[in-house]
Amino acid sequence: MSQKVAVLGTGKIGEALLSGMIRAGWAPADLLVTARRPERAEELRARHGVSPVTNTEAAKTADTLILTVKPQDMGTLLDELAPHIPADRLVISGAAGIPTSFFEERLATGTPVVRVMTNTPALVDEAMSVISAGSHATAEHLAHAEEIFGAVGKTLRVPESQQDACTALSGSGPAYFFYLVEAMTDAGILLGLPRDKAHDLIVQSAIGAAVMLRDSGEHPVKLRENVTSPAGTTINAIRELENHGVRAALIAALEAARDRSRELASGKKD
Ligand SMILES: NC(=O)C1=CN([C@@H]2O[C@H](COP(=O)(O)OP(=O)(O)OC[C@H]3O[C@@H](n4cnc5c(N)ncnc54)[C@H](OP(=O)(O)O)[C@@H]3O)[C@@H](O)[C@H]2O)C=CC1
Ligand SMILES: O=C(O)[C@@H]1CCC=N1
Repeated sequence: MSQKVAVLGTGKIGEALLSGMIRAGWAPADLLVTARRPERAEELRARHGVSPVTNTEAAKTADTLILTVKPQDMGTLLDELAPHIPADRLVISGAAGIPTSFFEERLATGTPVVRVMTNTPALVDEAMSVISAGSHATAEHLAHAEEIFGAVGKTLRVPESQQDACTALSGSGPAYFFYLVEAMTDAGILLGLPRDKAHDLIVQSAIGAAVMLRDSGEHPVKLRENVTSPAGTTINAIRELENHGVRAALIAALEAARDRSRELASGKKD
């Protein structure tokens, strides 16, 4: 018998995961989706050939439920789902901040819960998904979560105590790189290049640097030193980055993201 997987609250992350699972060979007939708005449900059916169902129907019929609503909407969704999810079903949360204990307190006793923090490169099968077990999740449940999220990129198991830090690093991580590209493209314009050329130069440099970071086996410091010629151009740029406290700003930025993830756990909405 086929295993049914439901994605509940299929927005940006839910759809990225869904599309990756289909690319990886999951049959659309085994995938259920839920959405808050009927037009969104129809959009998902048209794009992916999956069946939109109600949250209650998904709770009753899916073997694995993946909850991808915003952290602020999770309590309401769980209130609706909890009476209908049998305790032998796997519940996976994709939400920032919310601990597995939040789910365990609201679901039938013994329900296995796995917490996953993925990121938007799931859209191109280059996600980084960080996976932690709740107190009733077994090795088999973790392996199942890895199989699902492995469809859209890499997975890594961490203790749940590290999830907020991972959210700051890889969950939000792509945004920092997009921000850097945007800022560097602006710099290109200041230096007199047309926007499209500046964009292409920066994006290809980012791709080249990312592949080197992944494949060369070299430390990032060594890779940067290799670009930085004595009395050359790069060291002048690095001096300005240091003068403007960019390293300290990045450390503070990620600390702030980690802190916000912790706040979301405590139910703080704004
Ligand atoms: N965006 C990112 O980069 C990442 C996000 N996450 C996490 O993923 C989760 C989703 O984020 P994201 O995809 O960006 O957000 P989206 O707002 O795009 O997706 C959430 C979806 O849930 C729907 N929804 C809300 N309540 C219900 C409900 N009761 N029943 C059915 N559907 C519902 C929303 O409907 P409507 O369209 O009507 O609002 C929306 O489509 C968050 O918890 C976030 O922390 C994790 C990693 C990265
Ligand atoms: O900004 C957010 O809260 C979500 C979680 C990680 C990335 N985006």
